[in-house]
Amino acid sequence: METPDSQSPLLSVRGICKRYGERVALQDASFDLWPGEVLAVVGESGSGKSTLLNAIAARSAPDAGSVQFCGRDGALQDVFGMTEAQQRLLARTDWGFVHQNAADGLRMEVSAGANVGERLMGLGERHYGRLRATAMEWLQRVEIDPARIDDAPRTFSGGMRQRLQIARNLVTQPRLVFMDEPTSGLDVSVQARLLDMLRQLTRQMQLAAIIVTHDLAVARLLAHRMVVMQRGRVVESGLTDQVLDDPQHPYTQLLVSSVLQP
Ligand SMILES: Nc1ncnc2c1ncn2[C@@H]1O[C@H](COP(=O)(O)OP(=O)(O)OP(=O)(O)O)[C@@H](O)[C@H]1O
Repeated sequence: METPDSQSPLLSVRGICKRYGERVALQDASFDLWPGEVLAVVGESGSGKSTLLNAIAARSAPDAGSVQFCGRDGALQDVFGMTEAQQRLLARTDWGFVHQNAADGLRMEVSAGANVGERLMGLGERHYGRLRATAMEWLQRVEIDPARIDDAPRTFSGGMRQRLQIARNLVTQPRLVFMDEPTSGLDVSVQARLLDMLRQLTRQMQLAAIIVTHDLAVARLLAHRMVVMQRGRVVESGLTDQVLDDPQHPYTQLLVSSVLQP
């Protein structure tokens, strides 16, 4: 897979540190993300992947570090320097966040259509017919029967819920989506279908994404580049195929070889 060309990073992450009491969860994590690029963050359980994602997405404040986001006007925005209201606006317009557990990212008791339409309403769309038509269109795009538009997601299967969560996030045409283990916990065949869909959507929409996964196969399939984390540090980063085919750091070598063993 080729990395998309662009002049300046969409997101620059520098020196992120986070402690929980005495425990250091993140130490000096830095990387750039380019427009339209999919970046996988991999590492074993407890290596700090989710902490990093939540810090970058301004969902929990780090102890140190900075995140700069390049807005649609080309101006760099200092994410941690924003007010909470500005961060919330960014989170529901140019950014999306797909949770591992779809119930954390959906409103389980309201209809699928309302779940998809909510972010559009947040941007000022009030026309019922247009909201419903867009919700229908997005249900189709994520392969949910539009006849289910008035059903609540609690009546959906795990795979459908996850696809609905994706539609809810993508309806505002964000430029960056954060995903925390978006396919884990699903059956293998459901996972494969979801991965295929994510791959198509990220390409069609030229969407940049940061995907936390412990599954190197997910990284291989979706990501242009990857960063490998061990005990809160980024120990290796590079093009996905290069890192997986020729890992340089002993920890990455161990991760790759443990997957290859029968
Ligand atoms: N709220 C919290 N309070 C205290 N310690 C935490 C908290 N959240 C995470 N940690 C600790 O921070 C470290 C990094 O956790 P994190 O959840 O980021 O890892 P991870 O790589 O995402 O793991 P997993 O793949 O299991 O989700 C771990 O040692 C974890 O125990």
